[in-house]
Amino acid sequence: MKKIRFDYSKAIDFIGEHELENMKPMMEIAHELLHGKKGAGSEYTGWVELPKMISTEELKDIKATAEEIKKKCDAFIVVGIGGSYLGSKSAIEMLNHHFYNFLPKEKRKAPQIYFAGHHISSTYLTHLMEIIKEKDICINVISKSGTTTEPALAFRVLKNLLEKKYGKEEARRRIIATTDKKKGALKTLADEEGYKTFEIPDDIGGRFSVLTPVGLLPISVAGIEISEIIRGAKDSMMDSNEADLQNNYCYQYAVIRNILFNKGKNIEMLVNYEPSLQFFGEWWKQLFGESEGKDLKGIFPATVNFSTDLHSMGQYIQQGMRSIFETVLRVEKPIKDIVIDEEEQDLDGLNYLAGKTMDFVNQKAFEGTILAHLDGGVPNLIIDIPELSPYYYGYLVYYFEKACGISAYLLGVNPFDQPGVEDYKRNMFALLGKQGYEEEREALLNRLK
Ligand SMILES: O=P(O)(O)OC[C@H]1O[C@](O)(CO)[C@@H](O)[C@@H]1O
Repeated sequence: MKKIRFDYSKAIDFIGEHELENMKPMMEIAHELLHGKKGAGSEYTGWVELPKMISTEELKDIKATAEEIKKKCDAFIVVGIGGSYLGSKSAIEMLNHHFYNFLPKEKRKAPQIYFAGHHISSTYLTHLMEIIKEKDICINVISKSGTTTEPALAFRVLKNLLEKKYGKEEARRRIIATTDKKKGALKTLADEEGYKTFEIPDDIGGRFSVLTPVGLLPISVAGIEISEIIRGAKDSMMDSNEADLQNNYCYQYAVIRNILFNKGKNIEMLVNYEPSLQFFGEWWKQLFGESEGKDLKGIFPATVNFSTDLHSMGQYIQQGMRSIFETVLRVEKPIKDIVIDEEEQDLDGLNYLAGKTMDFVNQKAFEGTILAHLDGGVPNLIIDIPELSPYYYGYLVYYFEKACGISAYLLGVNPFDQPGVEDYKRNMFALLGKQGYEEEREALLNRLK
């Protein structure tokens, strides 16, 4: 099996090998904090050993439920926000057909997959209901806290739709809840209604939960082999198990992004050349943004999709403020390729590419861009991915989770909390008139005048 590789040769003009050497003691401490469960937020480090803890029984249960769902419905709605949807969405986008929902049923061999509850748009939800109302529907409502407003609201509306369509009894057989073992409104509701439930372990936070039923059930419903994802994650875990900077690509990435940050490169752009990786970027943004952006520090994680964004953001990256570095996800072998034909008249002037493949052109765009951006003062880190498959998806997920934990400890923050997220929630509840927020409400209304 070919390995994922990390290549920092296109950043070496900005950092010296001795700087990596200098960071070794700090990296060893970060490793000890994470593995020894001695760092800030250590009660949420269950994901570190997760790939080897997942039992065959658990995988079997998830797969069996997925099979039942596949038989029962044409439309499967995943209701969740943040870590409760980005993982599954990123896997399905990366690994399935680009136009999966449009494929005929015989080709899909699985229901259409839709997402809801990841914002508060009434237009989106109405349009979604228009699309699904004639189909056979199942819902997976996912919320670790069980109290998040966005998915709770969407679920209330969709549950209503199901109950009207099927009656309460049948509706309850079509709803699966993934939530906390004991607490939260969703847990109470699920127990009361008798929904099939999957538990999210206490020691795994939302943004680290894709390898739990949170991500695995929807991914399995989409027809993707979840055992392969776990196999990839397990290998990734083994490859990043030692505090050895020489051979541990994951720690090299964590250390180098901190070296660059300390030199004023405070924006990291995760770059892809495959549109199917766009949502992987969204998942990565939450992982690093919520884990590191606190105490008035942290790299700002951004994403760009190339070559699309070379025609928009490319200008800024080349010549704007020099505060950016790029981490490029480079896929060695595309899922599909197209050979460029020769044309008799060559009116479009493309005959010089005849016989070459589209992916060849994509690779040249990658090489040309790396060199141009380097010349423009943008360090480039490259992650080489042999191909897009469930195995490498699992490998990458664990790679970034581990790098994130190490990187955040190097930065000196708690990687596993997100106190800042509460601020907007408090204001929203106060403005909505929720009980218990009366005082804040007055103050906010005055400020809005
Ligand atoms: O799964 P939950 O508890 O609904 O939370 C969803 C998302 O909201 C956040 O808690 C932020 O509010 C994320 O960390 C989390 O992934």
